[in-house]
Amino acid sequence: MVMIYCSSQLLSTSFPLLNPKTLKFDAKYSKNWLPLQSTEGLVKGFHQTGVLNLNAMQEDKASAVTSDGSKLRVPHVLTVAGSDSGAGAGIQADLKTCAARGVYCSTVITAVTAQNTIGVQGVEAVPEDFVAEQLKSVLSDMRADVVKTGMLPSTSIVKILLQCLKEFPVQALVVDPVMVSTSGDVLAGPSILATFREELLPMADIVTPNLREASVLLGGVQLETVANMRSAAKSIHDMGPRNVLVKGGDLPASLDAIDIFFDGQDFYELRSSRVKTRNTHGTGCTLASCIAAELAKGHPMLTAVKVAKRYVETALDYSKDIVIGTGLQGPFDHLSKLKRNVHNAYVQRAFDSGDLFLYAVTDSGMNKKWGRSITDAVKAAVEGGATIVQLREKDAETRDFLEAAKACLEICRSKGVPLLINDRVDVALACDADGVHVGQSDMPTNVIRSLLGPEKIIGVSYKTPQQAHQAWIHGADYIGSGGVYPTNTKANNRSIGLDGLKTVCLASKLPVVAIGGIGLSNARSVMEIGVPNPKGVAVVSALFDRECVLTETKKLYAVLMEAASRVK
Ligand SMILES: Cc1ncc(COP(=O)(O)OP(=O)(O)O)c(N)n1
Ligand SMILES: Cc1nc(C(=O)O)sc1CCOP(=O)(O)O
Ligand SMILES: [Mg+2]
Repeated sequence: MVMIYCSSQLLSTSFPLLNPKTLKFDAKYSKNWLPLQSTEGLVKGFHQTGVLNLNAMQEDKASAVTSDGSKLRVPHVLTVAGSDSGAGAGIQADLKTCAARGVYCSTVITAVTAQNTIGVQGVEAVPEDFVAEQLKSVLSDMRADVVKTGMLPSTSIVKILLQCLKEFPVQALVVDPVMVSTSGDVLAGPSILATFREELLPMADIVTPNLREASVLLGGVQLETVANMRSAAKSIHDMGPRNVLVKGGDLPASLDAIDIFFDGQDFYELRSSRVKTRNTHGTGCTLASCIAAELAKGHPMLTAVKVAKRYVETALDYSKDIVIGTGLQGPFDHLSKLKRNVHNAYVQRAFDSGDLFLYAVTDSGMNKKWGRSITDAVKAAVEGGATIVQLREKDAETRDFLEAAKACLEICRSKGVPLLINDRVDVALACDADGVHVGQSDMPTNVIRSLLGPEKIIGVSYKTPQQAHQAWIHGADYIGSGGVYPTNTKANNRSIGLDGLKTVCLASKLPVVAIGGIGLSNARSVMEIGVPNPKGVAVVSALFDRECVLTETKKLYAVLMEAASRVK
Protein backbone atom coordinates (compact mmCIF):
# COMPACT_ATOMS: atom_id res chain seq x y z
CA MET A 1 0.00 0.00 0.00
CA VAL A 2 1.24 3.50 -0.81
CA MET A 3 0.24 6.58 1.10
CA ILE A 4 0.94 10.22 0.54
CA TYR A 5 0.53 13.10 2.93
CA CYS A 6 -0.17 16.64 1.83
CA SER A 7 -1.42 19.78 3.52
CA SER A 8 -4.97 20.62 2.52
CA GLN A 9 -3.74 23.99 1.24
CA LEU A 10 -1.29 22.31 -1.12
CA LEU A 11 -3.99 19.91 -2.19
CA SER A 12 -6.49 22.56 -3.02
CA THR A 13 -4.06 24.83 -4.87
CA SER A 14 -1.94 22.33 -6.71
CA PHE A 15 -3.80 19.04 -6.84
CA PRO A 16 -7.47 19.55 -7.53
CA LEU A 17 -7.75 15.84 -8.31
CA LEU A 18 -6.82 14.99 -4.73
CA ASN A 19 -8.73 17.78 -3.03
CA PRO A 20 -10.71 16.16 -0.19
CA LYS A 21 -13.81 17.87 -1.55
CA THR A 22 -13.50 16.25 -4.96
CA LEU A 23 -12.01 12.95 -3.90
CA LYS A 24 -15.33 11.16 -4.12
CA PHE A 25 -15.77 12.29 -7.69
CA ASP A 26 -12.28 11.13 -8.65
CA ALA A 27 -12.79 7.77 -7.05
CA LYS A 28 -15.75 7.39 -9.36
CA TYR A 29 -14.00 8.70 -12.42
CA SER A 30 -10.92 6.57 -11.90
CA LYS A 31 -12.41 3.40 -10.56
CA ASN A 32 -9.09 1.77 -9.68
CA TRP A 33 -8.91 4.31 -6.91
CA LEU A 34 -10.50 4.37 -3.51
CA PRO A 35 -10.02 6.93 -0.79
CA LEU A 36 -8.99 5.22 2.40
CA GLN A 37 -9.44 8.16 4.64
CA SER A 38 -10.00 11.87 4.25
CA THR A 39 -9.36 14.02 7.29
CA GLU A 40 -8.91 17.77 7.84
CA GLY A 41 -5.34 18.09 6.66
CA LEU A 42 -4.46 14.67 5.36
CA VAL A 43 -5.52 12.50 2.51
CA LYS A 44 -4.46 8.90 2.19
CA GLY A 45 -5.13 6.95 -0.95
CA PHE A 46 -4.18 3.61 -2.22
CA HIS A 47 -4.44 1.64 -5.41
CA GLN A 48 -6.52 -1.49 -5.24
CA THR A 49 -3.84 -3.47 -6.97
CA GLY A 50 -1.14 -2.11 -4.70
CA VAL A 51 0.60 -0.43 -7.62
CA LEU A 52 1.83 3.13 -7.13
CA ASN A 53 -0.32 5.12 -9.53
CA LEU A 54 -1.75 8.60 -9.28
CA ASN A 55 -0.06 9.11 -5.95
CA ALA A 56 3.36 8.61 -7.50
CA MET A 57 2.77 11.50 -9.80
CA GLN A 58 1.18 13.72 -7.21
CA GLU A 59 3.96 12.98 -4.75
CA ASP A 60 6.49 13.92 -7.37
CA LYS A 61 4.60 17.11 -8.18
CA ALA A 62 4.32 17.89 -4.48
CA SER A 63 8.05 18.05 -4.01
CA ALA A 64 8.45 19.94 -7.25
CA VAL A 65 5.93 22.61 -6.34
CA THR A 66 7.32 23.22 -2.88
CA SER A 67 10.97 23.39 -3.94
CA ASP A 68 12.56 26.22 -5.92
CA GLY A 69 10.96 27.21 -9.22
CA SER A 70 13.63 25.64 -11.43
CA LYS A 71 12.54 22.17 -10.39
CA LEU A 72 8.97 22.56 -11.53
CA ARG A 73 7.84 19.68 -13.69
CA VAL A 74 5.77 20.42 -16.76
CA PRO A 75 2.69 18.36 -17.68
CA HIS A 76 3.77 15.47 -19.89
CA VAL A 77 1.85 13.29 -22.32
CA LEU A 78 3.42 10.19 -23.85
CA THR A 79 1.82 9.28 -27.15
CA VAL A 80 2.11 5.70 -28.35
CA ALA A 81 1.06 5.88 -31.98
CA GLY A 82 2.01 5.62 -35.65
CA SER A 83 3.87 8.16 -37.73
CA ASP A 84 1.96 9.92 -40.53
CA SER A 85 4.36 11.07 -43.24
CA GLY A 86 1.81 13.72 -44.28
CA ALA A 87 1.90 14.97 -40.67
CA GLY A 88 -1.84 15.60 -40.39
CA ALA A 89 -2.52 12.72 -38.00
CA GLY A 90 -0.67 10.25 -35.78
CA ILE A 91 2.40 11.11 -33.80
CA GLN A 92 2.82 14.37 -35.69
CA ALA A 93 -0.71 15.57 -34.79
CA ASP A 94 -0.14 14.59 -31.17
CA LEU A 95 3.10 16.57 -30.97
CA LYS A 96 1.51 19.66 -32.49
CA THR A 97 -1.55 19.41 -30.27
CA CYS A 98 0.47 19.14 -27.07
CA ALA A 99 2.71 22.00 -28.19
CA ALA A 100 -0.35 24.14 -28.89
CA ARG A 101 -1.83 23.26 -25.50
CA GLY A 102 1.38 23.92 -23.55
CA VAL A 103 2.14 20.32 -22.59
CA TYR A 104 5.33 18.34 -23.15
CA CYS A 105 4.89 15.37 -25.50
CA SER A 106 7.16 12.35 -25.78
CA THR A 107 6.62 9.74 -28.48
CA VAL A 108 6.77 5.99 -28.88
CA ILE A 109 6.37 5.12 -32.56
CA THR A 110 4.55 1.86 -33.21
CA ALA A 111 4.44 1.99 -37.00
CA VAL A 112 5.55 4.17 -39.85
CA THR A 113 3.00 4.95 -42.53
CA ALA A 114 3.52 6.31 -46.03
CA GLN A 115 0.53 8.57 -46.17
CA ASN A 116 -0.77 11.76 -47.76
CA THR A 117 -4.06 13.56 -48.38
CA ILE A 118 -5.10 10.83 -50.84
CA GLY A 119 -4.70 7.85 -48.52
CA VAL A 120 -2.31 5.37 -46.93
CA GLN A 121 0.19 3.98 -49.42
CA GLY A 122 2.13 1.76 -47.00
CA VAL A 123 2.47 0.67 -43.39
CA GLU A 124 5.63 -0.66 -41.77
CA ALA A 125 5.26 -1.84 -38.18
CA VAL A 126 8.13 -1.07 -35.83
CA PRO A 127 9.57 -4.34 -34.37
CA GLU A 128 7.82 -5.12 -31.09
CA ASP A 129 11.05 -5.29 -29.08
CA PHE A 130 11.88 -1.85 -30.26
CA VAL A 131 8.48 -0.47 -29.25
CA ALA A 132 9.19 -1.96 -25.81
CA GLU A 133 12.60 -0.29 -25.76
CA GLN A 134 11.13 3.11 -26.62
CA LEU A 135 8.49 2.73 -23.89
CA LYS A 136 11.07 1.80 -21.32
CA SER A 137 13.39 4.64 -22.30
CA VAL A 138 10.69 7.25 -21.82
CA LEU A 139 8.77 5.87 -18.86
CA SER A 140 11.76 4.84 -16.77
CA ASP A 141 13.25 8.30 -16.95
CA MET A 142 10.73 10.97 -17.83
CA ARG A 143 7.61 10.13 -15.82
CA ALA A 144 4.73 10.80 -18.18
CA ASP A 145 1.53 12.02 -16.53
CA VAL A 146 -0.79 10.63 -19.18
CA VAL A 147 -0.38 8.02 -21.90
CA LYS A 148 -2.40 8.42 -25.08
CA THR A 149 -2.60 5.59 -27.58
CA GLY A 150 -3.25 5.80 -31.30
CA MET A 151 -2.31 3.17 -33.87
CA LEU A 152 -1.41 -0.10 -32.10
CA PRO A 153 -0.73 -2.45 -35.02
CA SER A 154 -0.49 -5.80 -33.19
CA THR A 155 -1.80 -7.67 -30.18
CA SER A 156 1.73 -8.02 -28.85
CA ILE A 157 2.24 -4.25 -28.86
CA VAL A 158 -0.93 -3.78 -26.80
CA LYS A 159 0.32 -6.38 -24.32
CA ILE A 160 3.78 -4.79 -24.16
CA LEU A 161 2.20 -1.40 -23.47
CA LEU A 162 -0.03 -2.73 -20.70
CA GLN A 163 2.91 -4.51 -19.10
CA CYS A 164 4.94 -1.30 -19.18
CA LEU A 165 2.09 0.66 -17.62
CA LYS A 166 2.04 -1.81 -14.73
CA GLU A 167 5.73 -1.22 -14.21
CA PHE A 168 5.54 2.55 -14.72
CA PRO A 169 2.02 3.65 -13.84
CA VAL A 170 0.62 6.95 -15.02
CA GLN A 171 -2.23 9.21 -14.01
CA ALA A 172 -4.50 8.36 -16.93
CA LEU A 173 -4.68 6.29 -20.08
CA VAL A 174 -6.46 7.83 -23.08
CA VAL A 175 -7.28 5.31 -25.80
CA ASP A 176 -8.08 6.47 -29.32
CA PRO A 177 -9.06 3.10 -30.83
CA VAL A 178 -7.52 3.73 -34.26
CA MET A 179 -8.57 0.89 -36.52
CA VAL A 180 -9.46 2.47 -39.83
CA SER A 181 -7.98 5.68 -41.23
CA THR A 182 -10.33 8.47 -42.29
CA SER A 183 -9.51 7.57 -45.90
CA GLY A 184 -10.88 4.07 -45.22
CA ASP A 185 -7.56 2.24 -44.94
CA VAL A 186 -7.35 -0.47 -42.26
CA LEU A 187 -4.70 0.37 -39.65
CA ALA A 188 -5.32 -2.45 -37.14
CA GLY A 189 -6.46 -5.91 -38.22
CA PRO A 190 -9.41 -7.87 -36.79
CA SER A 191 -7.15 -10.07 -34.65
CA ILE A 192 -6.43 -7.08 -32.45
CA LEU A 193 -10.10 -6.42 -31.72
CA ALA A 194 -10.37 -9.00 -28.93
CA THR A 195 -7.28 -7.62 -27.22
CA PHE A 196 -8.72 -4.11 -27.44
CA ARG A 197 -12.00 -5.23 -25.90
CA GLU A 198 -10.61 -7.55 -23.26
CA GLU A 199 -7.33 -5.98 -22.22
CA LEU A 200 -6.90 -2.40 -23.38
CA LEU A 201 -10.33 -0.89 -22.78
CA PRO A 202 -10.61 -2.10 -19.16
CA MET A 203 -7.43 -0.13 -18.41
CA ALA A 204 -8.56 3.04 -20.16
CA ASP A 205 -9.68 6.18 -18.36
CA ILE A 206 -11.35 7.23 -21.58
CA VAL A 207 -11.85 5.68 -25.01
CA THR A 208 -12.76 7.92 -27.96
CA PRO A 209 -14.21 5.89 -30.88
CA ASN A 210 -15.76 7.52 -33.94
CA LEU A 211 -18.95 5.97 -35.30
CA ARG A 212 -17.08 3.45 -37.42
CA GLU A 213 -14.79 2.39 -34.59
CA ALA A 214 -17.67 2.17 -32.13
CA SER A 215 -19.51 -0.02 -34.59
CA VAL A 216 -16.47 -2.31 -35.05
CA LEU A 217 -16.00 -2.57 -31.26
CA LEU A 218 -19.64 -3.56 -30.93
CA GLY A 219 -19.50 -6.25 -33.62
CA GLY A 220 -20.83 -4.22 -36.52
CA VAL A 221 -24.01 -2.57 -35.20
CA GLN A 222 -25.48 0.29 -37.26
CA LEU A 223 -24.99 3.71 -35.65
CA GLU A 224 -27.04 6.38 -37.35
CA THR A 225 -28.72 8.46 -34.67
CA VAL A 226 -27.85 10.21 -31.42
CA ALA A 227 -29.90 7.56 -29.62
CA ASN A 228 -27.71 4.87 -31.26
CA MET A 229 -24.63 6.73 -30.05
CA ARG A 230 -25.90 6.78 -26.48
CA SER A 231 -26.50 3.06 -26.40
CA ALA A 232 -23.12 2.47 -28.06
CA ALA A 233 -21.44 4.56 -25.36
CA LYS A 234 -23.17 2.50 -22.70
CA SER A 235 -22.23 -0.84 -24.30
CA ILE A 236 -18.59 0.23 -24.75
CA HIS A 237 -18.54 1.41 -21.15
CA ASP A 238 -19.57 -2.11 -20.15
CA MET A 239 -16.23 -3.30 -21.63
CA GLY A 240 -14.41 -1.52 -18.81
CA PRO A 241 -13.21 2.00 -19.66
CA ARG A 242 -14.04 4.62 -17.03
CA ASN A 243 -15.40 7.05 -19.63
CA VAL A 244 -16.49 6.83 -23.25
CA LEU A 245 -16.69 9.54 -25.87
CA VAL A 246 -18.53 8.44 -29.03
CA LYS A 247 -17.75 10.99 -31.74
CA GLY A 248 -20.54 11.76 -34.15
CA GLY A 249 -18.56 13.69 -36.74
CA ASP A 250 -19.80 11.29 -39.45
CA LEU A 251 -23.41 11.30 -38.27
CA PRO A 252 -25.56 11.63 -41.38
CA ALA A 253 -27.90 14.62 -41.73
CA SER A 254 -26.61 16.60 -38.79
CA LEU A 255 -25.71 20.26 -39.03
CA ASP A 256 -23.89 20.08 -35.71
CA ALA A 257 -20.92 17.95 -34.68
CA ILE A 258 -22.49 15.93 -31.86
CA ASP A 259 -20.45 13.76 -29.49
CA ILE A 260 -21.80 11.64 -26.64
CA PHE A 261 -19.81 11.50 -23.43
CA PHE A 262 -20.71 8.84 -20.86
CA ASP A 263 -18.99 8.58 -17.48
CA GLY A 264 -20.79 5.46 -16.32
CA GLN A 265 -23.58 7.45 -14.71
CA ASP A 266 -24.53 10.43 -16.82
CA PHE A 267 -24.69 11.11 -20.53
CA TYR A 268 -23.58 14.47 -21.91
CA GLU A 269 -24.47 15.56 -25.42
CA LEU A 270 -21.66 17.84 -26.61
CA ARG A 271 -22.51 19.95 -29.63
CA SER A 272 -20.54 22.35 -31.77
CA SER A 273 -21.35 23.77 -35.16
CA ARG A 274 -19.93 21.64 -37.94
CA VAL A 275 -17.09 23.38 -39.74
CA LYS A 276 -17.44 23.00 -43.51
CA THR A 277 -13.96 22.06 -44.67
CA ARG A 278 -12.03 19.29 -46.42
CA ASN A 279 -9.25 19.72 -43.85
CA THR A 280 -10.34 17.20 -41.24
CA HIS A 281 -7.50 14.66 -41.46
CA GLY A 282 -6.20 13.99 -37.96
CA THR A 283 -9.16 15.31 -35.97
CA GLY A 284 -9.46 12.04 -34.00
CA CYS A 285 -5.79 11.94 -32.96
CA THR A 286 -5.94 15.63 -32.14
CA LEU A 287 -9.04 15.37 -29.97
CA ALA A 288 -7.59 12.44 -28.00
CA SER A 289 -4.20 14.05 -27.50
CA CYS A 290 -5.83 17.31 -26.41
CA ILE A 291 -7.90 15.36 -23.85
CA ALA A 292 -4.65 13.77 -22.66
CA ALA A 293 -2.97 17.19 -22.48
CA GLU A 294 -5.77 18.69 -20.40
CA LEU A 295 -5.76 15.68 -18.06
CA ALA A 296 -1.99 16.05 -17.67
CA LYS A 297 -2.60 19.63 -16.51
CA GLY A 298 -4.89 18.25 -13.81
CA HIS A 299 -8.31 19.02 -15.28
CA PRO A 300 -11.23 16.68 -14.59
CA MET A 301 -12.29 14.40 -17.44
CA LEU A 302 -15.41 16.28 -18.58
CA THR A 303 -13.53 19.60 -18.66
CA ALA A 304 -10.72 17.96 -20.65
CA VAL A 305 -13.21 16.62 -23.19
CA LYS A 306 -15.00 19.95 -23.57
CA VAL A 307 -11.75 21.90 -23.98
CA ALA A 308 -10.52 19.35 -26.54
CA LYS A 309 -13.71 19.61 -28.59
CA ARG A 310 -13.50 23.39 -28.59
CA TYR A 311 -9.80 23.26 -29.53
CA VAL A 312 -10.50 21.04 -32.56
CA GLU A 313 -13.43 23.21 -33.65
CA THR A 314 -11.33 26.38 -33.42
CA ALA A 315 -8.41 24.86 -35.33
CA LEU A 316 -10.72 23.54 -38.06
CA ASP A 317 -12.42 26.90 -38.40
CA TYR A 318 -9.07 28.67 -38.68
CA SER A 319 -7.87 26.14 -41.28
CA LYS A 320 -11.05 25.73 -43.30
CA ASP A 321 -9.67 27.13 -46.51
CA ILE A 322 -5.99 26.26 -46.42
CA VAL A 323 -4.82 24.01 -49.26
CA ILE A 324 -2.27 21.28 -48.59
CA GLY A 325 -2.23 18.23 -50.88
CA THR A 326 -4.45 17.22 -53.76
CA GLY A 327 -6.53 14.52 -52.10
CA LEU A 328 -9.99 14.59 -50.60
CA GLN A 329 -8.91 15.15 -47.03
CA GLY A 330 -6.34 17.75 -46.04
CA PRO A 331 -4.57 18.41 -42.74
CA PHE A 332 -5.45 21.41 -40.57
CA ASP A 333 -3.33 23.89 -38.66
CA HIS A 334 -2.93 22.90 -35.01
CA LEU A 335 -1.09 26.09 -34.15
CA SER A 336 -3.32 28.49 -36.11
CA LYS A 337 -0.30 30.21 -37.61
CA LEU A 338 0.00 29.09 -41.22
CA LYS A 339 -2.38 31.54 -42.85
CA ARG A 340 -0.53 34.66 -41.80
CA ASN A 341 2.19 33.84 -44.33
CA VAL A 342 -0.26 32.83 -47.05
CA HIS A 343 -2.91 35.54 -47.05
CA ASN A 344 -0.72 38.60 -47.31
CA ALA A 345 2.20 36.85 -48.94
CA TYR A 346 4.03 38.95 -46.37
CA VAL A 347 6.96 37.57 -44.45
CA GLN A 348 8.38 40.07 -42.02
CA ARG A 349 11.97 40.91 -42.86
CA ALA A 350 14.61 41.13 -40.15
CA PHE A 351 14.87 44.42 -38.27
CA ASP A 352 17.66 46.66 -39.51
CA SER A 353 19.04 49.62 -37.53
CA GLY A 354 18.65 51.69 -40.73
CA ASP A 355 14.89 51.40 -40.20
CA LEU A 356 15.22 53.96 -37.39
CA PHE A 357 16.41 56.72 -39.74
CA LEU A 358 13.17 58.69 -39.97
CA TYR A 359 10.84 57.37 -37.32
CA ALA A 360 7.29 58.79 -37.55
CA VAL A 361 5.21 58.57 -34.34
CA THR A 362 1.50 59.39 -34.74
CA ASP A 363 -0.67 61.39 -32.33
CA SER A 364 -4.46 61.15 -32.39
CA GLY A 365 -4.92 64.65 -30.93
CA MET A 366 -2.87 66.23 -33.72
CA ASN A 367 -4.69 64.27 -36.41
CA LYS A 368 -8.03 65.45 -35.00
CA LYS A 369 -6.78 69.03 -34.86
CA TRP A 370 -5.87 68.94 -38.56
CA GLY A 371 -8.95 66.90 -39.55
CA ARG A 372 -6.97 63.87 -40.74
CA SER A 373 -7.59 60.15 -40.29
CA ILE A 374 -4.75 58.05 -38.89
CA THR A 375 -4.49 56.25 -42.20
CA ASP A 376 -4.17 59.49 -44.19
CA ALA A 377 -1.47 60.67 -41.80
CA VAL A 378 0.45 57.40 -42.06
CA LYS A 379 0.11 57.26 -45.85
CA ALA A 380 1.56 60.77 -46.17
CA ALA A 381 4.44 60.03 -43.78
CA VAL A 382 5.36 56.83 -45.61
CA GLU A 383 5.18 58.56 -49.00
CA GLY A 384 7.34 61.36 -47.67
CA GLY A 385 10.12 58.95 -46.66
CA ALA A 386 9.38 57.70 -43.12
CA THR A 387 11.40 54.51 -42.62
CA ILE A 388 9.38 53.21 -39.65
CA VAL A 389 5.99 54.17 -38.18
CA GLN A 390 4.70 53.93 -34.62
CA LEU A 391 0.97 54.26 -33.87
CA ARG A 392 0.80 56.17 -30.59
CA GLU A 393 -2.94 56.53 -30.11
CA LYS A 394 -3.26 57.24 -26.42
CA ASP A 395 -6.98 58.00 -26.33
CA ALA A 396 -8.36 55.72 -29.07
CA GLU A 397 -11.00 53.10 -28.29
CA THR A 398 -9.43 49.64 -28.57
CA ARG A 399 -11.70 48.57 -31.41
CA ASP A 400 -11.02 51.73 -33.43
CA PHE A 401 -7.30 51.43 -32.71
CA LEU A 402 -7.27 47.86 -34.02
CA GLU A 403 -9.13 48.75 -37.21
CA ALA A 404 -6.82 51.72 -37.82
CA ALA A 405 -3.77 49.54 -37.15
CA LYS A 406 -4.91 46.97 -39.73
CA ALA A 407 -5.42 49.67 -42.35
CA CYS A 408 -2.05 51.29 -41.56
CA LEU A 409 -0.33 47.90 -41.77
CA GLU A 410 -1.53 47.50 -45.35
CA ILE A 411 -0.16 50.92 -46.23
CA CYS A 412 3.20 50.29 -44.53
CA ARG A 413 3.63 46.79 -45.89
CA SER A 414 3.02 47.95 -49.44
CA LYS A 415 6.13 50.15 -49.00
CA GLY A 416 8.20 47.72 -46.87
CA VAL A 417 8.03 50.07 -43.86
CA PRO A 418 7.72 48.41 -40.42
CA LEU A 419 4.72 49.44 -38.30
CA LEU A 420 4.96 49.35 -34.50
CA ILE A 421 2.26 49.83 -31.88
CA ASN A 422 2.86 52.05 -28.84
CA ASP A 423 2.25 50.32 -25.48
CA ARG A 424 -0.55 47.98 -26.63
CA VAL A 425 0.87 44.48 -27.02
CA ASP A 426 -2.69 43.13 -27.36
CA VAL A 427 -3.37 45.35 -30.38
CA ALA A 428 0.01 44.40 -31.92
CA LEU A 429 -0.86 40.73 -31.52
CA ALA A 430 -4.37 41.13 -32.87
CA CYS A 431 -3.28 42.87 -36.09
CA ASP A 432 0.05 41.04 -36.43
CA ALA A 433 1.96 44.34 -36.41
CA ASP A 434 5.72 44.28 -36.89
CA GLY A 435 6.35 45.07 -33.23
CA VAL A 436 5.79 47.39 -30.29
CA HIS A 437 7.40 50.33 -28.56
CA VAL A 438 7.08 50.29 -24.79
CA GLY A 439 8.17 52.43 -21.87
CA GLN A 440 9.51 51.75 -18.41
CA SER A 441 6.12 51.04 -16.85
CA ASP A 442 4.79 48.83 -19.65
CA MET A 443 5.06 45.06 -19.93
CA PRO A 444 8.63 43.70 -19.45
CA THR A 445 10.53 42.94 -22.65
CA ASN A 446 10.93 39.21 -21.99
CA VAL A 447 7.18 38.83 -21.49
CA ILE A 448 6.47 40.75 -24.69
CA ARG A 449 8.98 38.58 -26.54
CA SER A 450 7.28 35.39 -25.40
CA LEU A 451 3.93 36.77 -26.54
CA LEU A 452 4.99 38.24 -29.88
CA GLY A 453 7.65 35.74 -30.94
CA PRO A 454 11.27 36.02 -32.04
CA GLU A 455 10.84 37.95 -35.28
CA LYS A 456 8.92 40.95 -33.94
CA ILE A 457 10.56 44.30 -33.23
CA ILE A 458 10.62 45.50 -29.61
CA GLY A 459 11.71 49.06 -28.86
CA VAL A 460 12.06 50.34 -25.29
CA SER A 461 12.45 53.89 -23.93
CA TYR A 462 15.56 54.47 -21.81
CA LYS A 463 17.22 57.60 -20.50
CA THR A 464 20.40 56.29 -18.79
CA PRO A 465 23.41 54.08 -19.69
CA GLN A 466 22.43 51.55 -16.99
CA GLN A 467 18.97 51.23 -18.48
CA ALA A 468 20.47 50.90 -21.95
CA HIS A 469 22.43 47.88 -20.76
CA GLN A 470 19.26 46.34 -19.32
CA ALA A 471 17.51 46.73 -22.67
CA TRP A 472 20.22 44.69 -24.35
CA ILE A 473 20.16 41.98 -21.69
CA HIS A 474 16.38 41.70 -21.94
CA GLY A 475 16.39 41.22 -25.69
CA ALA A 476 15.05 44.53 -27.02
CA ASP A 477 15.87 45.47 -30.63
CA TYR A 478 16.44 49.19 -30.19
CA ILE A 479 16.32 52.00 -27.63
CA GLY A 480 14.28 55.18 -27.87
CA SER A 481 16.16 57.78 -25.88
CA GLY A 482 14.98 61.24 -24.88
CA GLY A 483 13.64 63.75 -24.44
CA VAL A 484 16.57 65.25 -26.21
CA TYR A 485 14.81 68.64 -26.16
CA PRO A 486 11.75 69.86 -24.26
CA THR A 487 8.48 68.78 -25.84
CA ASN A 488 4.80 69.70 -25.57
CA THR A 489 3.74 66.32 -26.91
CA LYS A 490 4.46 64.29 -23.77
CA ALA A 491 3.54 65.73 -20.39
CA ASN A 492 6.15 65.96 -17.60
CA ASN A 493 8.89 64.53 -19.77
CA ARG A 494 12.40 64.96 -18.39
CA SER A 495 14.89 66.21 -20.99
CA ILE A 496 18.33 64.62 -21.13
CA GLY A 497 19.85 67.00 -23.69
CA LEU A 498 22.40 66.11 -26.33
CA ASP A 499 24.89 65.13 -23.61
CA GLY A 500 22.46 62.69 -22.03
CA LEU A 501 21.75 61.23 -25.45
CA LYS A 502 25.48 60.87 -26.13
CA THR A 503 26.04 58.93 -22.88
CA VAL A 504 23.21 56.53 -23.69
CA CYS A 505 24.49 56.12 -27.26
CA LEU A 506 28.03 55.32 -26.08
CA ALA A 507 26.82 52.77 -23.52
CA SER A 508 24.28 51.05 -25.74
CA LYS A 509 25.01 47.86 -27.60
CA LEU A 510 21.65 48.39 -29.30
CA PRO A 511 20.81 50.95 -31.99
CA VAL A 512 19.40 54.17 -30.52
CA VAL A 513 16.77 56.50 -31.94
CA ALA A 514 16.59 59.99 -30.46
CA ILE A 515 13.22 61.49 -29.50
CA GLY A 516 11.76 64.63 -27.97
CA GLY A 517 11.45 68.10 -29.47
CA ILE A 518 13.27 67.13 -32.66
CA GLY A 519 12.40 68.84 -35.96
CA LEU A 520 13.84 70.45 -39.09
CA SER A 521 15.87 72.99 -37.11
CA ASN A 522 17.75 70.62 -34.80
CA ALA A 523 17.71 67.14 -36.43
CA ARG A 524 21.16 67.76 -37.86
CA SER A 525 22.70 68.50 -34.44
CA VAL A 526 21.25 65.25 -33.12
CA MET A 527 22.63 63.19 -35.98
CA GLU A 528 26.03 64.83 -35.71
CA ILE A 529 26.74 64.34 -31.98
CA GLY A 530 29.94 62.54 -32.87
CA VAL A 531 29.22 58.92 -31.90
CA PRO A 532 28.12 56.04 -34.16
CA ASN A 533 24.65 56.01 -32.57
CA PRO A 534 21.97 57.50 -32.91
CA LYS A 535 20.66 55.78 -35.99
CA GLY A 536 17.86 58.25 -36.52
CA VAL A 537 15.26 60.59 -35.06
CA ALA A 538 11.73 59.86 -33.85
CA VAL A 539 9.34 62.74 -34.33
CA VAL A 540 5.71 63.49 -33.59
CA SER A 541 4.78 67.19 -33.85
CA ALA A 542 7.37 68.05 -36.50
CA LEU A 543 5.40 65.85 -38.91
CA PHE A 544 1.87 65.55 -37.58
CA ASP A 545 1.25 68.96 -36.00
CA ARG A 546 1.70 70.54 -39.41
CA GLU A 547 -0.63 71.30 -42.28
CA CYS A 548 0.99 68.96 -44.79
CA VAL A 549 2.51 65.76 -43.43
CA LEU A 550 3.88 64.76 -46.84
CA THR A 551 5.82 68.01 -47.29
CA GLU A 552 7.21 68.03 -43.75
CA THR A 553 8.33 64.41 -43.97
CA LYS A 554 10.09 65.05 -47.27
CA LYS A 555 11.88 68.07 -45.80
CA LEU A 556 13.01 66.19 -42.70
CA TYR A 557 14.16 63.27 -44.84
CA ALA A 558 16.32 65.65 -46.89
CA VAL A 559 17.86 67.15 -43.71
CA LEU A 560 18.65 63.69 -42.34
CA MET A 561 20.16 62.54 -45.63
CA GLU A 562 22.42 65.53 -45.67
CA ALA A 563 23.49 64.96 -42.05
CA ALA A 564 24.14 61.30 -42.81
CA SER A 565 26.34 62.19 -45.78
CA ARG A 566 28.41 64.51 -43.55
CA VAL A 567 28.81 61.86 -40.82
CA LYS A 568 30.20 59.42 -43.39
C1 LIG B 1 10.81 55.79 -30.49
C2 LIG B 1 10.17 56.10 -29.21
N1 LIG B 1 10.93 56.37 -28.15
C3 LIG B 1 10.37 56.67 -26.96
C4 LIG B 1 9.01 56.66 -26.82
C5 LIG B 1 8.35 56.90 -25.49
O1 LIG B 1 7.72 55.74 -25.05
P1 LIG B 1 7.13 55.68 -23.56
O2 LIG B 1 8.23 55.99 -22.63
O3 LIG B 1 6.42 54.42 -23.42
O4 LIG B 1 6.10 56.86 -23.53
P2 LIG B 1 4.77 56.95 -24.35
O5 LIG B 1 5.10 57.08 -25.80
O6 LIG B 1 3.99 55.71 -24.11
O7 LIG B 1 4.11 58.17 -23.82
C6 LIG B 1 8.24 56.38 -27.93
N2 LIG B 1 6.91 56.34 -27.89
N3 LIG B 1 8.85 56.09 -29.11
C1 LIG C 1 6.58 60.12 -27.13
C2 LIG C 1 7.75 60.78 -26.54
N1 LIG C 1 8.66 60.09 -25.79
C3 LIG C 1 9.62 60.88 -25.34
C4 LIG C 1 10.71 60.43 -24.47
O1 LIG C 1 11.48 61.26 -24.00
O2 LIG C 1 10.82 59.22 -24.30
S1 LIG C 1 9.46 62.47 -25.88
C5 LIG C 1 8.07 62.09 -26.71
C6 LIG C 1 7.29 63.06 -27.50
C7 LIG C 1 7.96 63.42 -28.78
O3 LIG C 1 7.14 64.26 -29.46
P1 LIG C 1 7.71 65.49 -30.30
O4 LIG C 1 8.46 64.92 -31.44
O5 LIG C 1 6.46 66.21 -30.75
O6 LIG C 1 8.53 66.31 -29.37
MG1 LIG D 1 4.53 53.80 -23.19
